[in-house]
Amino acid sequence: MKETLNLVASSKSFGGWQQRYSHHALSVGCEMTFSIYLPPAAEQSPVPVLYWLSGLTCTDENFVQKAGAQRVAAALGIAIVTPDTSPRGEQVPGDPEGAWDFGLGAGFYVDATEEPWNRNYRMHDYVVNELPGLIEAHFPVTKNRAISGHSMGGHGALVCALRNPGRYRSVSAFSPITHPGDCPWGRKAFTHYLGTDETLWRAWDACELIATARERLLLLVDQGQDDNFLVEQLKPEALEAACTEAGYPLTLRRQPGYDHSYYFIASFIEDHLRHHAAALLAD
Ligand SMILES: N[C@@H](CCC(=O)N[C@@H](CSC=O)C(=O)NCC(=O)O)C(=O)O
Repeated sequence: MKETLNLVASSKSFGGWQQRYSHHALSVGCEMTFSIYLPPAAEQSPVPVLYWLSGLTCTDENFVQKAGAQRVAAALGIAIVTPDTSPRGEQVPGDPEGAWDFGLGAGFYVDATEEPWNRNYRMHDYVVNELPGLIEAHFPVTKNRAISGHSMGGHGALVCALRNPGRYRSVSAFSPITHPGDCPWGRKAFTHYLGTDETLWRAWDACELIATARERLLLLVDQGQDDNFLVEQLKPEALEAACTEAGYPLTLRRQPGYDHSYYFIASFIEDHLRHHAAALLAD
């Protein structure tokens, strides 16, 4: 039996539909909300799907409202699904001090193993398994999937692709947290979600996973050179070194003058959509 989806909002956009749904998610044990853009081509035949993972403090709506992706997605015939960035609800624990870089809005796309986080913070399972199953059961889409994201979501996109060979046809990221085991945001999150044994963190860190990757997807990364988080949190040079060492195909574009914001994402989202379309629409 299909899980129930509740339509929250629906607006016509570039001939397609930008919609928002809520549903009860088994993997994270709470009500979740996601957005989906369905291009006009979906009214004729099933279309491939790009999953977009957003960053710290975001909901499913930041990308939808700020990235300006609908025009090109409509032209290319690609659906875009944007999940929330963490479980939500009164029963879901957040950062004890109310910080914005952990807990609510900061699920880090891992499957937590530590109490109390392991009850709800299973965002990897949600994004990789439950949500695509739901999307493919309810909407006119194919099983051709791509994944991208920003910052914490860039880390999430890289890790989802690297941990699940065969599941995605392409991957890209904007300003990803490349090496969460070696930056303050990642170390705080991993300590809480995964515990203090840092050897267990490697399975959730792109720079570690690249070394043993069984699949070689062309990886496109854009990084603003005037990003406030560049040096302390993002460390593109660590990803570059890991890819060079492993012979993994990376196109890392350092973009002068751009910061960490959605103005940066909006400036280059078309390139990423075309990068994904090349893989998603190939036979
Ligand atoms: N609230 C913080 C800023 C948080 C922030 O910059 N979030 C980024 C993602 S950071 C890495 O994951 C973001 O995407 N914000 C949403 C947006 O719409 O810009 C602060 O006050 O500094």
